[in-house]
Amino acid sequence: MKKYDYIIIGSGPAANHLLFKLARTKKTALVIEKGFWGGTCPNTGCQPKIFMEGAVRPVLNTYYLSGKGVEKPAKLDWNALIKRKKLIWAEFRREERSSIENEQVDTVFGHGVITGPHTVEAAGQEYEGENIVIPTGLRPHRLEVPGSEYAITNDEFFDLDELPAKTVVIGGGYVALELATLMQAAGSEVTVLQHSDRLLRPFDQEYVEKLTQMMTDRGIQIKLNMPVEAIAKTAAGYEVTAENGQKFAAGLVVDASGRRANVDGLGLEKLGIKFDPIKGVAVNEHLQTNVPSIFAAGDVADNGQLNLTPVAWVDSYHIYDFVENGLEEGIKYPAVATSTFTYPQIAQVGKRESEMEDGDTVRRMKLGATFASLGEGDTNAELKVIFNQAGEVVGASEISINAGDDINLFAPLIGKKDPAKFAMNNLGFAFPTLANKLDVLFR
Ligand SMILES: Cc1cc2nc3c(=O)[nH]c(=O)nc-3n(C[C@H](O)[C@H](O)[C@H](O)COP(=O)(O)OP(=O)(O)OC[C@H]3O[C@@H](n4cnc5c(N)ncnc54)[C@H](O)[C@@H]3O)c2cc1C
Ligand SMILES: NC(=O)c1ccc[n+]([C@@H]2O[C@H](COP(=O)([O-])OP(=O)(O)OC[C@H]3O[C@@H](n4cnc5c(N)ncnc54)[C@H](O)[C@@H]3O)[C@@H](O)[C@H]2O)c1
Repeated sequence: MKKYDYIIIGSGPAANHLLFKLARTKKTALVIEKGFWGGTCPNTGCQPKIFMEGAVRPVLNTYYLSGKGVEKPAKLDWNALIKRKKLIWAEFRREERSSIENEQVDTVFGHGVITGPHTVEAAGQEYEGENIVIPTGLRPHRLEVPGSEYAITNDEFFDLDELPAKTVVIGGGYVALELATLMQAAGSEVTVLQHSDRLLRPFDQEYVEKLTQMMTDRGIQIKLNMPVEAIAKTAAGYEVTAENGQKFAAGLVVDASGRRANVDGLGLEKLGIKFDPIKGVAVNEHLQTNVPSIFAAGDVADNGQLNLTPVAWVDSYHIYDFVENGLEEGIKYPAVATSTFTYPQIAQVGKRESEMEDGDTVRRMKLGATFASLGEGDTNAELKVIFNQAGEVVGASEISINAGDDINLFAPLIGKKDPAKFAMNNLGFAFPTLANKLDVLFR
C-alpha cells in the first residue's frame, strides 16, 4: 500500500493552499478528486462568476449613465461571453490536474472513502496517510418538490450557451442574486422566488433593501414569502408553481436554494466521525475531527465561519502550522471581508449596524455625493463604519459598484484605535479613491 504524509480528499481552495505550504517541505501528499480539479471556486463558483461580472458591470454602468454623457446602454452578448468563457476554462481544466502533481504530490481521480484512521480508498486502491484531510466542500441543495430535476444549479449555469427570454431563480442568497444580476443584464426577464421575507442574510439589511429596489427598478421581479411547490415541464419551457398557487413561466429555472456539506459516502459513520449533514464535519480548534489523524477544512468544516474561499485558505494554513510547526494556539480567524457581486455590490467586514452593542456608534458617508461616484452614476453609494466605545473600528458595510474592493481597506483597520491617525501615518493611499475619503470619515 502506497504511503503518504497527507491524503487530501478534494482539490478545492482548502486543498491547494495546504499543498502550497507543503511544497516548502519534503512531505508527500495524495490528492483525490471526483469532480473538476481545483474545486468549486475556479470551476463553478467565484471565478466564472467574477469573469462574467467583469462584462456585466460596464454594461450596467452604461445603463445608469445613459443620457448623462453616455448615449445609450451597452448590450451584453451572452452567447459570445459564454463562448469566451468556455475557451479560457477548457485550457484551465486541461492544465489544473498536472499543475497539482509533482514529485511530492500524486493525484487520483475518484470518490475518496475513509476506511480507517490512516487509510483511504479511491478508484479501487487503498492508500495510507499519516494525516487525512477532508476539504470536500459543499454541493447545491436541490428543492424537495415535484419537478425539481428540471432546475439547473450553479454547476451547469456557467456553460449555458443560450439564455432564455424568461428565467426564474429560486432562493435569495448570494448565488440567487448574483446569477439574477447576470441574466437580467443579458436581457432575460428574471423573477426571483424567495421562500422567506429576507434576502442576503449576512449583509446590512438597509443596504439589501436599497439593492433590491435598484434590481427591481431594472426589471427584476423579486417575490418574497413565495415558497415553491412544484416545477413542471410545458410545451414552451417550464412552469414554477408557488405554494399560494401563483404560476411563473420560464425557459430556465435555477435552483439557488443553498448548499449542503459533501459528507455522503465518505465513510464518516463507520469511523464514528461526528458531522451534521448540512453544516458539515465537527472539528476542534485545530480543525481535527474526533479521530485525531483526520482533519476537515474549508466549506465542509463546521467551523462557525461563512463558507468563503479566504476562510478555506485560513483553515489549510492552520492545519499546516499545527501539524508541521506544532502550533499550540487554536485557529484564529481574521475579520474576513465578504461581498456580493451584484450590481451594485454590498460588502461587509466585522460587525453590522444591527449587531451594535451599548456604546457602539455608527458613522455614515454618502459616497454617492462624491465626484467619483457621480461620475460613475453610482448615486446610491453609501458607507457605514461602526466604532466601539474605545473608538476602535469594529465593522464596516458599503453599498456601491466598487464595494467588494473598497471593503478591503477596512479589514486592516478593524481593532485600530485611532483609525484616522493610523491611516494617515501608515497607509499612503492614492488620490482620488475611496481610500482618501477615509480621512473625512474619521474626522
Ligand atoms: C456560484 C458560487 C459563487 C461563489 N463566489 C464566491 C466568491 O465570490 N467569494 C468567495 O469567497 N467564495 C465564493 N464562493 C464559495 C467558494 O467557492 C467556496 O467557499 C470554496 O470553493 C471552498 O473551498 P473548499 O476547498 O472548501 O471546497 P470546494 O472548492 O467545494 O472543493 C471541494 C472539492 O472536493 C471534491 N470532493 C467532494 N467529495 C469528494 C470525495 N468523496 N472524493 C473526492 N473528491 C471529493 C469536490 O468534487 C470538489 O472539487 C462561491 C460559491 C458558489 C457556488
Ligand atoms: N460573493 C460571494 O462571496 C459568494 C457567492 C456565492 C456563494 N458564496 C458562498 O456560498 C454559500 C452558498 O451560497 P447560496 O446562495 O447557495 O446559499 P445562501 O445560504 O447564501 O442562500 C440560500 C438561499 O436560499 C433560500 N432557501 C433556502 N431554502 C429554500 C427553499 N426551500 N425554497 C426557496 N429558497 C430557499 C435561503 O433563504 C437563502 O436565501 C454562501 O453562503 C456563501 O458562503 C459566496
